[in-house]
Order: sequence, then structure tokens, then C-alpha cells
Amino acid sequence: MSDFDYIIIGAGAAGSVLANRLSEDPGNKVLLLEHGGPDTNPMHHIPKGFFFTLRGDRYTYHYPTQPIGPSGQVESWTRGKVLGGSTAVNGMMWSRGAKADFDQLAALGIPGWDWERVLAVYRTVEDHNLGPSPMRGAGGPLGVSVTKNDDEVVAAILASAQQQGWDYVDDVNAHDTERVGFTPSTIRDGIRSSSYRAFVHPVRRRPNLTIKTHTRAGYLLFDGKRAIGVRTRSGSKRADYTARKEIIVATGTVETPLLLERSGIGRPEVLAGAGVRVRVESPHVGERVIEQRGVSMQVRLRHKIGPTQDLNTVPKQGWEGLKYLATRRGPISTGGYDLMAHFKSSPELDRPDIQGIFVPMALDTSSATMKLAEHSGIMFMGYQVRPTTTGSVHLSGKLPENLPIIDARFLEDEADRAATAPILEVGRTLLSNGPVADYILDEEFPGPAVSTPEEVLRYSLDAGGGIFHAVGSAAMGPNDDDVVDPQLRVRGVDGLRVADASVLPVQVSGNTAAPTTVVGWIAADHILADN
Ligand SMILES: Cc1cc2nc3c(=O)[nH]c(=O)nc-3n(C[C@H](O)[C@H](O)[C@H](O)COP(=O)(O)OP(=O)(O)OC[C@H]3O[C@@H](n4cnc5c(N)ncnc54)[C@H](O)[C@@H]3O)c2cc1C
Repeated sequence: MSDFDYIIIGAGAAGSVLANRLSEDPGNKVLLLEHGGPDTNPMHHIPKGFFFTLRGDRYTYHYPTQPIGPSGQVESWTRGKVLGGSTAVNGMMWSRGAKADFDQLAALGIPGWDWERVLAVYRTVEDHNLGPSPMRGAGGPLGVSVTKNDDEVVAAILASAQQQGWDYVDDVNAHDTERVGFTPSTIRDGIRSSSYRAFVHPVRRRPNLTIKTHTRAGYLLFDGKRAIGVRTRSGSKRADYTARKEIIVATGTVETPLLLERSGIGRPEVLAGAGVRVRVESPHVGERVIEQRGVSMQVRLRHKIGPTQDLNTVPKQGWEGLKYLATRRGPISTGGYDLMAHFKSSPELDRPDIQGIFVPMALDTSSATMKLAEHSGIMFMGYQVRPTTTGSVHLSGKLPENLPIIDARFLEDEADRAATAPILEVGRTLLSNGPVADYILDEEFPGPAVSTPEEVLRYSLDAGGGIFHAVGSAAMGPNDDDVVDPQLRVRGVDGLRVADASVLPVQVSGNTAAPTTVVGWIAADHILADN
């Protein structure tokens, strides 16, 4: 048993921020527990390294879902399991969410999360290659870059998008109109800027900060209603750690409800099913999960041009790797999708509700793993940014290694179906008009069999994908039955907070790494103020 002031469980987007900020005062003894290992594989740092780190279970969890859609296929929800969490393996898109969505939280009875405060956090953490402005920061710990490239197909997509009426902007995060631009990414000088690398690695030698990798938190320990410690396992070794001030659960949308439930906080019937004694009845633990659902298409180009041709064999990858080592540039130095757009699913909306992403690459559709095609192509994916359908994540047993039961229930709300049905049509219209149309030979998938709104929705459920952006399984709110309050304190116990993507009660029109970084920061403000 060792004593700390704070124990942070999970070194991902939020946990890394907390580890930095809570250990800033040398008087605070901080323990950071991480189930995964160190991020020492070079593929964690080379942006396109995620093609490799997402394979297997060394650096990632792959949780099977309950059957999805009319065909009932089982999908995999992937999360990072390494220092940096999902930010060490993700697509690096820094899509921050919109003012209107953060401001709406106050109207939901959740004060302290308005845009003014959130923007101040973004401006503090960012080291943006476009430089400081009223809308972004420079000089902060987290590298963010917008890298223009001169690929002719990308230029053609941009021109066609503008012809479609979307504004071409330098920084898509600085606007809320229908727009397109190069994707802001958590990359600095050609190297991934994970949350661990940005916030913890530079301060890892602080004497008051202890980092334990390969250590899984199994259960929270209590003294009456107060959370006082964490029971962990590392290999075959079990250890308990105690916290004098607070324990912060930052294990992400999937693992956080499981840890709460294993520790007796949750829905009584769920806990009873797993043989766990109820400590605190909290009906929304593991409920209210909101995930985005993608619709994708791929077209084939007439000629073998662009980055697919630079990377579609092992020798070519080796050559690009050497060039990357010398210059930190080229196709493996950038994120997953070159262009990001925000557009409306219907003209009468007052602001965009769909995010679209484009990359001038083609995947080999005959391969079960992520592999590039021999021919060149363009991939487009669109997803509704503010879905409202809620799913659930619950434990299946009382052991940490028991798999979760993930019931995604995608596209059940009519509003989500109405927003998702036109996505493919928008992508097709863009790609078949203007300069980009001249490059395209045909649509490789899904093809003309998927055309009507019903067909698109069915296709999205059958062949779409979750985007790894789920939020809400421990959502904050003003009511006594919300899992955490607006200061992220777990209701019904003392000394325990949740700070990760699970506390976001809605999707905020962005991707989730950026808003979750803000969650870590605001959580640290509250913890430091209260102690
Ligand atoms: C493949 C993929 C692509 C993505 N692409 C993007 C993108 O391009 N842009 C974007 O904004 N978002 C993206 N995301 C989502 C984004 O990265 C996450 O939403 C964000 O990192 C969530 O932060 P978090 O702190 O909630 O959890 P995480 O970052 O997942 O961190 C949780 C950490 O807790 C650890 N942990 C879990 N359980 C335990 C335990 N019991 N004991 C100890 N440690 C534990 C995990 O190992 C992990 O390190 C992507 C995610 C994935 C998986």
C-alpha cells in the first residue's frame, strides 16, 4: 500500500493533461496508472504508423459489439492501450467542436463549459503551426498543424468543393459555415503529438510524479462513501494504492463505466447480473452512449497517381520511410485524411451537421486488413456530428478482463436517419462535378445499388462504422441521477471524479480528442481549486 495525493487512472487524452497539471505543484504526490505499455515503438510517432499500431492487441483494445443493424454483424470498437491512450493510435484529426454546442451545455444546466472557457483552454494547450489568433493558440504543449500539400487530386477536390458552395478556409476550426480545408492534425514537424508526448513526457522526471505502465486498475477501494484507493494488477502482481485527496478515473468511454460498475456504482440490475454488490445506485452509468456513424465511398482514378502509388508495396513504404527520416515530410508525415469539410445534410439547417473527410488514396477492398490498393483512388467518409441515438456499455462479469457488452443502437432516432441518408449523395455530387470529375474512372464502392435514402441507411448500418468517438457513458449533468456533476464529481461518493470522453453528455460537432483534452484541463482546474 503506498500513499499518493492523487491517483489518475488512464494516461489518454484527459489523463495525460491531469498528470501534468496536478503534478505541477511539487507538494502534490501523483500516481498515473496505465494498463498499456510505453509508446516506444517508432510507429507511435510516425503519423501514418497507425496502419501498424492498430493491428493486434498490443497497443489497442478491440471490443466486439452486440449485433448491429439489419444484418446483425459484430463490429469492433477500438481504443488505445498505451501511454497516450487513443491519442497514440488515432487519426490525429484536431476537430474542436463548435461554439454553439459548448454554449448549449449551460442551457442544459451544465455551467462552466461555455465556449469562452473552452476556447481559452484550446488557446493555452495548442502549439499551432498557423500561429496564434483569437481562435487558436501557439506555444502550448500540444502540436497542431494544418499541412497543405500540392497533390493534384487534392487540389481538384478542393476546387470541386468550392464549386459546390463550400468556403475554402485555412483553419476549419475557426468557422461554423459550410467549409473545407486541410485537416488540422495533432502533428508537430511531422511527428505525432499524442497527449502523453505533449503533456507528460516533458515532465515525466518530476520527483512527485509516478507513472506505472502495464498496470490495470481492477477496482476502486472505499472507506464508507469515500473512494480511498485502487486495486491493481500488473502481470501476476496485485497492488493497492491509496489517495489522500482524490482519485480520477480517466479510462475512456468504454472502460470507465466498467470500472465504476465493478466497484459497485451503477444500475442495480446490471450489477446484480454480474454478481456485484451495489454501493451507489447510479442509473445512467454505462447508458447515454452517443457514437457517430460513418458512410463511406471509394472511387477509382483513371491513372495511377498520388500517394497510393507511393505507399502500396513494402519496398515503396521503405523508401518513403527513409525519405521521411531525412525530411519529416511526405505522405507518411500526415494524418489519415488530407481534407476536412463540414456541410449541411439539408439546406434549411442554420449550420453544418455533417463532417466529411477526403483522402486521395484507395484501400484494397479484397483485403481483410487495412491495405492499399494497386490502383489509385479517393476515399470519402461522412458522418453526422451531433447524433442523438443513445446506446449502452456495461460489464458482463466482475473481473476486469471480462469483455464489455456494447449495444450501439446506431441510427435509431429519426433525426439521425434524416441527417445520414443524404451523405452519400453529397459526396457523389462533389466527386462527379468540377475539376475532380476528370480524374475519376468509376465508383468502386458502394456503387449504384446503394442510392435511395433507405439503401444508404441500410448500407451505413451494414458496412459503415463507428468512428471511435463514443461519449456519454458517465455523462455530467445537473440532476441527482446524472453520473457526475458539472465539476465531474461522481455522485453518491466522495473523493472520486471521472474525467474523460465519457463525461460529455452530447457530441459537440467535432471529433473527441480535442474536447476530451479540454475535459482533462477543466477537471484539473476544479481539482486544484477544491484541494
Ligand atoms: C482508431 C481511432 C481513431 C480515432 N481518430 C480520432 C481522430 O482522428 N480525431 C479525434 O479527435 N479523435 C479520434 N479518436 C478518438 C479519440 O482519440 C478519443 O476520443 C480520445 O482519445 C478519448 O480520450 P479518453 O481520455 O477518454 O480515453 P483514451 O484516450 O482512450 O485513454 C484511456 C486510457 O486509459 C487506459 N485504461 C483503460 N482502462 C484502464 C484500467 N482499468 N487501468 C488502467 N488504465 C486503463 C487505456 O489503456 C488508455 O490509455 C480516435 C480513436 C481511435 C481508437
